[in-house]
Parts: sequence; structure tokens; C-alpha cells
Amino acid sequence: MHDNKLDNPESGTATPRGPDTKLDYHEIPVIDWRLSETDKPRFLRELRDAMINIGFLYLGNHTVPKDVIDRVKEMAPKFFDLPPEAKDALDMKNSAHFHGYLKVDPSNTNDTDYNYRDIREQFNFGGARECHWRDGDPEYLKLHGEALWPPEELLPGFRDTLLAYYNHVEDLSYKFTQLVSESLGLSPEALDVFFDEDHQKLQPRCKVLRYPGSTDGKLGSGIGAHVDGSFLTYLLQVTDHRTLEVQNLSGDWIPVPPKDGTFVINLGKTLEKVTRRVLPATPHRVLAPTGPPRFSIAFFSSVGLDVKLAGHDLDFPPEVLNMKAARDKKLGVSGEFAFSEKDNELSGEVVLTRKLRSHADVAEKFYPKLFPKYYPNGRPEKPVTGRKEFK
Ligand SMILES: O=C(O)CCC(=O)C(=O)O
Ligand SMILES: [Fe+2]
Repeated sequence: MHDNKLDNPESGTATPRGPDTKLDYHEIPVIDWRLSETDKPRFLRELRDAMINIGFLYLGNHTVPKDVIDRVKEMAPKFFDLPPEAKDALDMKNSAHFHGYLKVDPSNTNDTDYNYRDIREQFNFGGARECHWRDGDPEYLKLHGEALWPPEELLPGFRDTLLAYYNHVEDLSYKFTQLVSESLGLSPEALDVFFDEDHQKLQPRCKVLRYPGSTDGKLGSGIGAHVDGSFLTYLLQVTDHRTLEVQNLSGDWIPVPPKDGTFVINLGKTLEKVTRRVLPATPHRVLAPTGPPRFSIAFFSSVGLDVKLAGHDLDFPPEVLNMKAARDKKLGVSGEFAFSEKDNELSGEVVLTRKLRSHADVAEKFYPKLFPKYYPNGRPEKPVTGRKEFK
């Protein structure tokens, strides 16, 4: 999912950038998870500063075991070597739950201001959650469901390896969210109102991404400037490319080279909204590599499907509100925040709408009741690009 600040009116993130400020960082901080046990006040201070003033961080010494990371780095890229017919069988158009394979689509042209083209393939999956939707239930309950996996004999160990990775990152995401909450002067559980107790109504999502590289000499884009729609994004850079870039608050693009043993974490639009922009979603992009393909794995955490983003007011202490106000002042932006109408809708409805708009083929096959609403003239000839979609 992407909320492209350049072409999506929903994003509102084309924040006017001020002149040189102290927020003009050129490096992304590394936050050491171990400090959360050995020196929690320092950990929370560093986390708060990174979250409010930067919006990107590396998380080092985290809880996902090294062997789980090593295995997923080795295994995940193999998906793309499957024969085309095996990948086609797993195409997202075969999944009611928007899992599966999306191939490079040369018509996926956007970001016209930058003259970029997005060029990447992806394998989308989620945890082993059963679909509980039954006739008469809200359609958004179909968002939950098993991913599409390659047959075991074609890629032995693939499903288990990716699910093991997924489960570890999901677990980390809940722990990390509690620390984010504490760093903002709230109780560890304060953000839990956006989740459900047993986490069964959440559907974090994961993508394995392959950026094949530009071959035509044109300025290529793996993925153009965008902010994520997620709550928080946990990114594992599998290869050594230095083509991920984030935009600092002054508008400069800063490289985020891979660092062994870390995740890159960035803030998504959902977290921006529920914190009323105390934590701003952060623009980033991936340039097309010129040599061998780049691989990465992105995990997007999410809120419960029956949560309304506008439904809860977090009670931030004055020092946090002051940090936000100081940031906004330096940037010369208004501190005002207003929810949009759809922030009063159930998150499941909003997410489903975005996905149906991005994937007409899934809409037609699996959501026949909703299809005419979004496609009154039938299925468009050219696929709508995935860039307008939120995770
Ligand atoms: O591949 C990456 O490093 C970043 C991917 C990304 O930003 C996204 O899929 O939203
Ligand atoms: Fe992203």
C-alpha cells in the first residue's frame, strides 16, 4: 500500500519543508533494543526523539533470532526463480485475501513529477489465519485468510521459513509498540485500544520484494516517493544495495544502507492519524538498482479491522506535545490536525475499499456484491497501479 504524497490526495503529506533546521538529519539513528532492558530511560528517550523528529530508525539487537533472519534471507528470494506458471498460479487474482504474487507491470507508471517508473515484483503473505467470513458477514472479514503458498515440493521449507520469520516479527511488533507508547509518556498498553486483545482481528501483512533493476538507461524507480499506510513498517534489507532512501524533514533524500542485525523501522499513516501527527508518517523511496536485483522483506503492522482511527484520543503529556510543537514550528507547518470522514469508518472497510480499488480482478472474482460499486463500467482494461493501495 502506498499513499503517494505526489499523486494521492488522501496523503496530505506533502508537508512544506522549512529551511535548514536541527531536524535536518543526514543519518538514521540506531536504537539498541538491549537498552530497553539495561537502561530503559535512555532507550525511551532515544526512541521518542527518533519517532517524533525523524520518523525512521534502525532497531539493533532485536528479538528476532539471527538464524531466523539468515534463513529467510536465503529462502525468500528463491520464490522469484519459480517457473512462470508456478508464479502465475499464485497470482493475487486467485486470493480473496489479497495475498500472492504481483508481477512487474510495465504499465505501472507514476510519480510523473520525478519521471519514475515503479519496477518490482512481490510475493504478499500473512500469518496462518483462517477466514471466518460467512454469508451475511461484513465483506471486510474476507481480508483475513490463508496466504497462497507454492507447493512444498517446488520450494521445500519456503512456507515454514517465511511463517517463522513472520511470527517473530509480529511478536516483536507488539512489544515494540508498547515501548513506543511508553516513549510518548503513555502507559505501555495505551495503544492497545487500536488492537484487539488476542490480536485475531489484526492482519499484519508481509511482502517479499524483488527489484530487478533498470536496463533501459532511464531514471528508474523501484518504488517512488510514498508513505506507508501501515501502523509501523519493519523492513529487512536482504541484499547490500544502498538504494533505499528516506526524506528528512527538510526535504533531502538520505540513503539508508543495510546494517547487519537491524530492522529499518518507519512510521505509517495509521500511526500518524491515531497520534494526531505527534508521529508523522515518513516519505521514502527505493531507486532501481543497476546491477543484480535487490531483495527486501517488508512487514506492515496494522490496527484491528473493527477499529475507527478517529475513535480514541490519546492523552499525551505536555513534554511530548511540546516536542511536537517545536518540530512543527521549526518546519513552519501548522500543528493543526483534522481527521477525515473515513477515519470514522471501520478500518476494515477503509482497507478493503483501497484494496478493491487497486485490484479489480480480485474485486470481480471474490467481491461480486461490491464490484459494481467500484467498477460501474466493468473491469478496467489496464490494471490500476498498486501504488495507491495501502498495506
Ligand atoms: O524495499 C524496500 O526497501 C522498501 C519497500 C517499501 O517502502 C514499501 O513496500 O512500502
Ligand atoms: Fe514503503
